[in-house]
Amino acid sequence: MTPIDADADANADAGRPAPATAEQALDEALALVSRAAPATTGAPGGTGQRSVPWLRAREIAAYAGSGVRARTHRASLADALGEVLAAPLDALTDLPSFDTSAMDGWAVSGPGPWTVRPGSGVLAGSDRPAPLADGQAVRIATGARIPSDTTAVIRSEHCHEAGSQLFAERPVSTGQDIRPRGQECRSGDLLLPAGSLVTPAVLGLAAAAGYDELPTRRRPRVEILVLGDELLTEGLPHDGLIRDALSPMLGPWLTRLGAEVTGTRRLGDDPAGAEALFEAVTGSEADLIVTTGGTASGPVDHVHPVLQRAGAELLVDGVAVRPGHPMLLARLGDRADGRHLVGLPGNPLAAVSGLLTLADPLLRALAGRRRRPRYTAPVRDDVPGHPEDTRLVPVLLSDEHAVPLRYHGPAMLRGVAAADALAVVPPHGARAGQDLEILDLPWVAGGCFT
Ligand SMILES: Nc1nc2c(c(=O)[nH]1)N[C@H]1C(S)=C(S)[C@@H](COP(=O)(O)OP(=O)(O)OC[C@H]3O[C@@H](n4cnc5c(N)ncnc54)[C@H](O)[C@@H]3O)O[C@H]1N2
Ligand code: MOO
Repeated sequence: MTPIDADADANADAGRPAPATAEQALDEALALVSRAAPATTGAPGGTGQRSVPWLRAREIAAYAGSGVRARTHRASLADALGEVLAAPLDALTDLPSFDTSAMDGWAVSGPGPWTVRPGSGVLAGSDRPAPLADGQAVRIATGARIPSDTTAVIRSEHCHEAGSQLFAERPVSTGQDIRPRGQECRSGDLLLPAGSLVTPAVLGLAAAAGYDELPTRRRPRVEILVLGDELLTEGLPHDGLIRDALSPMLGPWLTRLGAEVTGTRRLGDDPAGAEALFEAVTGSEADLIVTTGGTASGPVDHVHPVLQRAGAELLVDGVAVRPGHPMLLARLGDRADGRHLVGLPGNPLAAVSGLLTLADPLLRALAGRRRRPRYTAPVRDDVPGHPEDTRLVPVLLSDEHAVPLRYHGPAMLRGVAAADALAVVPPHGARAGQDLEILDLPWVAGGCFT
């Protein structure tokens, strides 16, 4: 009988054999989306005069978030995961908090051979054991308290008993296999500075150091407003209507970027929709409103007029990037108040571009998180460029290369759904082997713990 491998089963369901190796799995994924990509030069039309360079747009977004007054709270360890420490993490205890055996074996006092103390040994979690007399040995478990006057711990495999005597089989040095109290830290020692991301490892350290809750910055609250009359929430597209691809995608994506998503609402292109947008812009409790659609200059594109009416300050109004060039960032209150709006274009891959270009650096700064180190990878194939603008192109990452994927048009999600990252292609394109900056998708690396 052969056990059923869940992955193989899933592939069998699809009528295909399971890939034998990771390399083969990569090839299969590539086969779906990376055959000789047709040359793409971005959407027609030049970048508007207001567009800022792509890198500058990211810097503006990060700066906008950095001046905001932090909202802090005390979170249980479980809730603190993925947040940022609002205060330094100081040890509340010595670690270890008592002298501890590092091994299962024998605690001995003085030179051997030793007389075995009758009775049961010392176990982890047991209270203070009786002191050892000179020449005595007692059985001890890893993590147990060291009896006072112990000079060493001998591992069980390095000694033997004969009658009531214990004999070492190799030289014994004073203090061996004893973890002294305070070896890792003393009570009050700084373990981590304020601003550290609370990772699973930090939760473990905080628990060991005596914490039940942690002072952290709250996650930025994000409200999502999806604009458009043409959007269906279920079933197949029909009669000129299409499925809303952004509502299912943006909430989880923004959560992965460290946000607390307070809700997703759909607004129509009619005056009532514009009014609801105005009310959100002026009255939402969220730190960040993310809109989709309506950023261009079509007859029912409300975002600019509403921002103008609300007296919002446009920090970014168009970015020299394809797809996504109509994306925008506005400040809704004063700088310290920190309410912002990111307007994502309606085309789904353009919206992804706006998430990575504006929402990611803004949210990172609002959450108090450090910038991710930037990195490059050599691209496997030539990648056509836009004459003036940066391009963001979905790629799969192999051990050697970033492999550009097909189906990277502004209205397509097929490429990015198969991708690990987006590669940043400079104006005029890149040659095979050229190093390109890589923007990891948040679930691939460095994502938030949510
Ligand atoms: N005269 C110009 N027209 C357009 C320009 C331009 O520079 N001059 N830019 C084009 C580019 S590039 C983009 S991107 C779009 C941006 O448009 P909007 O942000 O105003 O978005 P919409 O017009 O509402 O929608 C664009 C497109 O995306 C579809 N869409 C919208 N929301 C969703 C959704 N939730 N799920 C799936 N698809 C969605 C919508 O049906 C449209 O097809 O403007 C160009 N026009
Ligand atoms: O460049 Mo638009 O932003 O085509 O999708």
